[in-house]
Amino acid sequence: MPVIRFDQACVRFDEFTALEPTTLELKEQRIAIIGENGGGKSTLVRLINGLGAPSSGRVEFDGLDLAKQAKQVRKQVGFVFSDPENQIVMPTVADDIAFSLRRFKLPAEQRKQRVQEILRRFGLEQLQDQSPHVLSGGQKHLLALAAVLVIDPKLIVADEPTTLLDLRNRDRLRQIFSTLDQQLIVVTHDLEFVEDFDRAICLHNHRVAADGPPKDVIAQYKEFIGHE
Ligand SMILES: Nc1ncnc2c1ncn2[C@@H]1O[C@H](COP(=O)(O)OP(=O)(O)OP(=O)(O)O)[C@@H](O)[C@H]1O
Repeated sequence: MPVIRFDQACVRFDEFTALEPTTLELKEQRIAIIGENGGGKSTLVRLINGLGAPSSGRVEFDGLDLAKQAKQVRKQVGFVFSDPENQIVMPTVADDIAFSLRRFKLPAEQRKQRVQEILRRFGLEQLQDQSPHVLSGGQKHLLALAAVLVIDPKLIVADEPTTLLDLRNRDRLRQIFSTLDQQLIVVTHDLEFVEDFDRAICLHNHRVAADGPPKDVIAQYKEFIGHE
């Protein structure tokens, strides 16, 4: 698994601190980031592929310093945003997935095969010639994930991937995630979804307030917010 290191990484917007100085080493396969709204979860994960920069401190992905080598890191890290609309770039579902492969000089036949394989895995074959913009919110989310997975990244970061999914697609996603060989970091409020992950980190008041096995961290999170 890749190793992600945060060394006193801190994010400030003027006087406001979105993430207090944070030191972490992430090397487990499946890691959940949970916690209150506005606690700093998205801010933290955006540092991993250089979408955000620390105001002070450092972040490294597998020995690569994000401040200097973000481009190299982005080739290895797939990021799925909470609003999948941001990721749609092509006129059809199949083309949108194929677009992710543009940097990999694959023969056309092989590219087509990879796209078909991933369409099948995500149950999107029937929709492949549709415009992505007519898909439902949940289907768009699956498409965004498919477009990330098709490049076979070393790490997948997903920011609230289950928010728009119905039960069937949530189960499908759970199943897909459980069969992935890659490292996975998921920001979520869906606590049940990450119960069996290898590690959970709870951000509270813009700092890591709990870190460990998901069951323990979820229990601590509930205590922080006074949830019965
Ligand atoms: N570009 C920005 N400028 C100013 N403040 C920002 C910016 N980005 C984030 N923030 C603030 O930083 C804080 C942390 O935001 P973040 O999106 O990381 O929270 P979160 O834990 O992901 O929340 P949620 O569960 O609601 O998605 C919030 O108060 C947010 O308003």
